[in-house]
Amino acid sequence: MSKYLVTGGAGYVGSVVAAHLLEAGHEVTVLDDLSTGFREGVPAGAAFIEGRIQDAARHLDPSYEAVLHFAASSQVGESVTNPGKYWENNVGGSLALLAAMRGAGVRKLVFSSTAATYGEPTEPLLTEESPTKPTNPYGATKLAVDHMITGECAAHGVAAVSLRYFNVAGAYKEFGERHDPETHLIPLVLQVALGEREAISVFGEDYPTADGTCVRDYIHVADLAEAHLAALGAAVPGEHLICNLGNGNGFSVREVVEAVRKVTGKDIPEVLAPRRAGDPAVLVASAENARARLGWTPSRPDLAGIIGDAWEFTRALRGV
Ligand SMILES: NC(=O)c1ccc[n+]([C@@H]2O[C@H](COP(=O)([O-])OP(=O)(O)OC[C@H]3O[C@@H](n4cnc5c(N)ncnc54)[C@H](O)[C@@H]3O)[C@@H](O)[C@H]2O)c1
Ligand SMILES: O=c1ccn([C@@H]2O[C@H](COP(=O)(O)OP(=O)(O)O[C@H]3O[C@H](CO)[C@H](O)[C@H](O)[C@H]3O)[C@@H](O)[C@H]2O)c(=O)[nH]1
Repeated sequence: MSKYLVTGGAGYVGSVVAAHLLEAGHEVTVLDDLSTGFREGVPAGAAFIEGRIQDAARHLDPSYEAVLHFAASSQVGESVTNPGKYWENNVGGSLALLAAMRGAGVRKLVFSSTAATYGEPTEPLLTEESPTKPTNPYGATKLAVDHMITGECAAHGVAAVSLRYFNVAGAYKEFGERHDPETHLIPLVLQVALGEREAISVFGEDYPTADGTCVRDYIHVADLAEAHLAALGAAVPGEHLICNLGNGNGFSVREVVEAVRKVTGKDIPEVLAPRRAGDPAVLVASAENARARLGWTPSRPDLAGIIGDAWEFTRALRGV
């Protein structure tokens, strides 16, 4: 049994990973400022500190085996209109967290990186060697943190793994996606299915894809959680390992909307809207490195299954 600090553990992905750590018998402390997370998202059994990663030095001590770092601002659109917030919170916050780890002698880190570090792909499947040219400030700040971590590993022998998530979706037990405002496609389409929105806006149909809408690789949040536990075991002192996490299959916006119609049995009206700034046309992962280095294989790749779990979570949350 080990003790872990989970930053951002009141948020979507962090809460699911914290629940998995507790189920594996570990001790978990969540550090979260509740800026986008929820107190109820912190799993029972985890200690909770309401605070910012910028102040992590107050909370870290040598009893922690590792930090799992989810806390961030993570809306692509907002990062385009308010980039300063992203540099301050994601880069400034991570810099303070790394300094706190150094001060406390905590030498293992798993970081939530993103497919947005790559930008517009030059090849069908993105590998960790693909060029990193982010198309929005959110991706740029996450890439900057990745570079920061590489230096920390080389200089101070930290064992770190950056997991580059593609599009996280689905739910696990009572933990799921409940951002406010919601910007992610699947929860928005589910809101239409519930009658809470009139229609789903399709952001552009003139992309160079089969149906003209953007293609993404949707990965189940529970598969993602399993990769974090594997990363804790695979981290090597002095090395910064970077792994993409996706299924290797792309689905277009229209395919996702159609899949939600099938899963929910509801009519889902669509309206065409302009392209969203900073959106690449296609983002699909090669997860070969995660397979090879973490021994990780996603076991829930079916899009209908991912949507079905999100649907069940959303209805339970609304009590319908
Ligand atoms: N959801 C996705 O599709 C996706 C894809 C790629 C990467 N990521 C990354 O995964 C991580 C988790 O994403 P999520 O969807 O769970 O987001 P989320 O907004 O649900 O969770 C982030 C949590 O961090 C907290 N937080 C933010 N800034 C903080 C700070 N300075 N100090 C303390 N707590 C702070 C928030 O209150 C929230 O609980 C983020 O780093 C995000 O960039 C998410
Ligand atoms: O109402 C909507 C919402 C989204 N989309 C489209 O659906 C696709 C998926 O959009 P999401 O907002 O669900 O996800 P993103 O691909 O923009 O972003 C996700 O993946 C990124 C990596 O590319 C980041 O990591 C980010 O944190 C994570 O949310 C995009 O093409 C978007 O344009 C719509 O058409 N209508």
